Amino acid sequence: MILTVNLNASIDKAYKVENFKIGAVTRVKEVIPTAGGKGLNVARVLSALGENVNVTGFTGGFSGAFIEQELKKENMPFNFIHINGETRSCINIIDLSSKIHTELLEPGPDVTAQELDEFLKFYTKAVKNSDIITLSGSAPKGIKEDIYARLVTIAKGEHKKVILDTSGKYLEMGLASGPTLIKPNKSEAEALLGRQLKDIEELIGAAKDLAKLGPEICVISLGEKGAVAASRSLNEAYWALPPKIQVSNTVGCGDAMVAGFAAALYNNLPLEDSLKFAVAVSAAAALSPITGGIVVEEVSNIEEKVKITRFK
Ligand SMILES: Nc1ncnc2c1ncn2[C@@H]1O[C@H](COP(=O)(O)OP(=O)(O)O)[C@@H](O)[C@H]1O
Ligand SMILES: O=P(O)(O)OC[C@H]1O[C@](O)(COP(=O)(O)O)[C@@H](O)[C@@H]1O
Repeated sequence: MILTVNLNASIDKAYKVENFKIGAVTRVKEVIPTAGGKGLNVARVLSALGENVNVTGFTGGFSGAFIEQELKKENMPFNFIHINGETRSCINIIDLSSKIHTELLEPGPDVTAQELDEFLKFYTKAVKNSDIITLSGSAPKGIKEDIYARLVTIAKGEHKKVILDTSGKYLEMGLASGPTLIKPNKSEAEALLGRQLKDIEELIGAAKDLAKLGPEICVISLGEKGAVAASRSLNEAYWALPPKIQVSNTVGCGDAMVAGFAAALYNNLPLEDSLKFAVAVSAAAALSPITGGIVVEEVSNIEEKVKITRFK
């Protein structure tokens, strides 16, 4: 069983527009709303890959009810703590003319100390019945920046493997508590290390440096250039490059990559195979027009074409 934590759920709205201009009125041609937030996208991809999954976090108000209704339609098991605040929306403006995507991410509702306590009690119990835990995304207002450090510590206390995919202070504090794997993208890695990463050699060096700060494995995702990975214990590092694909929607690709690594950890794959699989899963997510969706039939085709380079 894989437990995916989605503290800051969201209705992800993909707005398809033509010639989007800042400062002008734009009429939206098509709206695609999905039950989202990073942890939920991870769960959806894991489920498509045939893994047993349960999602937890907070939901509230009409948006929270919409999310739960959508998850029921998908037969996705969930246990959300219900809060007084209203679950947020995140907007992805897809300009069909320029092919440029622009994301607007709301901060999320207020969570009270009592609601957080209720979640921590549920999480502590659920961790015991899970093999792998994924912790993804930002946290709603009212939750301190050490939240992921606390959640990682609880999971490690039960000797469970835990993936942390967040950013800023949440990541900085969370990585020091020693998660199994972190997955910053290039700009998140640059922000963490306070330096620009110009080429693959520098990115490999960065993954090694980040792995020294707490996690066993550091993966830095690089969009169409794939991802680099370094492990602290095995002293090995890899770059996996996916083939060129027909991109449809890249929002949620990072979440699909986390799902790929969670499935790989569950199946005890070596790092090189895990990276190859996770890159193929995330590239297959870029093929799907649905935010957080995946064209699962394409995973093995893509995996055969992923090019791996090994570094010392
Ligand atoms: N255009 C693309 N072509 C192929 N694979 C992609 C593309 N964009 C993203 N991916 C895959 O998705 C992964 C995560 O994407 P990335 O944009 O780096 O992360 P995030 O969504 O977290 O910012 C990449 O490492 C890559 O494997
Ligand atoms: O929790 P955060 O960091 O605010 O991010 C929320 C957004 O991230 C997403 O999960 C997409 O993330 P990725 O593109 O990084 O995979 C959206 O579905 C959601 O709107």
